[in-house]
Amino acid sequence: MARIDVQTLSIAFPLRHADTLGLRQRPPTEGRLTSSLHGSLGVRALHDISFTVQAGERLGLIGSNGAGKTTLLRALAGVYEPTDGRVRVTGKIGALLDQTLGMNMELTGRENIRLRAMIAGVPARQRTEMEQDVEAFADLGTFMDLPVQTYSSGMVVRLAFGLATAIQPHVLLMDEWFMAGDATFRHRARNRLENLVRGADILVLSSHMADIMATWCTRLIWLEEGRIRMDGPTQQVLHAYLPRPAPGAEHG
Ligand SMILES: Nc1ncnc2c1ncn2[C@@H]1O[C@H](COP(=O)(O)OP(=O)(O)OP(=O)(O)O)[C@@H](O)[C@H]1O
Repeated sequence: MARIDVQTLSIAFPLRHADTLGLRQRPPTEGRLTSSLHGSLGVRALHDISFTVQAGERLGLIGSNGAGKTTLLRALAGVYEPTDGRVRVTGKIGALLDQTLGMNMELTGRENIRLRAMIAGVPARQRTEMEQDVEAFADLGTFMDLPVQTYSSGMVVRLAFGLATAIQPHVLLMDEWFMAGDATFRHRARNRLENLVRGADILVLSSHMADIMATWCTRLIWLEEGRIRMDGPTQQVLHAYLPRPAPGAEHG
């Protein structure tokens, strides 16, 4: 059964040039700065985060720029190691985070599909099916057999999206850029994404868009400066998070 268990998670990024930036003179715990990284100065991205997610839950992460949403998604995906605390994810993870995550730019589109299928342990008899599925979705024509580094950014997005949605995960981690793109792409991607979300036991989605959160999520965690400000049902958290119109503003 899929499950996410995060306990007292903290993540800090070391600041390698703190001296040149003149940061040594400032108090080590000022704002997001921390000195906990073996005595060196760092930026605290997440601090003392604890929560669990059960199968069936659709969790949204909201918060302003720099609140820690992407860092938390990457920690769940195993891209970042905790500085403190621990992250345990049970179930096969599908990560729709960075477009090029896990893609080799020197290989062709087709080689990348085969590589992804092998890494994900797709049985040999299903690999051709997966290759055809991603090829049809990405619609790259002859570029499918050219190195990915020759692609336009839109072509990379199509291949990345096709690849990331080709294997049904138990736990789906998704950054909002997967909802972006031009109207044609969104239309083509929509069904694929909806099927993937429907098939996953757990969804964790980061977005700034309240309407997306209201549509896709059953629960929201509101992050602020790397800490949990609020955790609860979507409507309750959105009500607290969204700015209210000033009194009388609606009358002009
Ligand atoms: N690789 C890094 N090195 C140093 N600091 C980082 C790094 N990645 C993130 N940070 C810092 O960690 C904090 C959290 O960043 P994060 O990208 O997780 O926020 P976010 O909520 O996703 O923001 P946004 O909505 O702008 O994408 C920020 O203060 C950011 O500057």
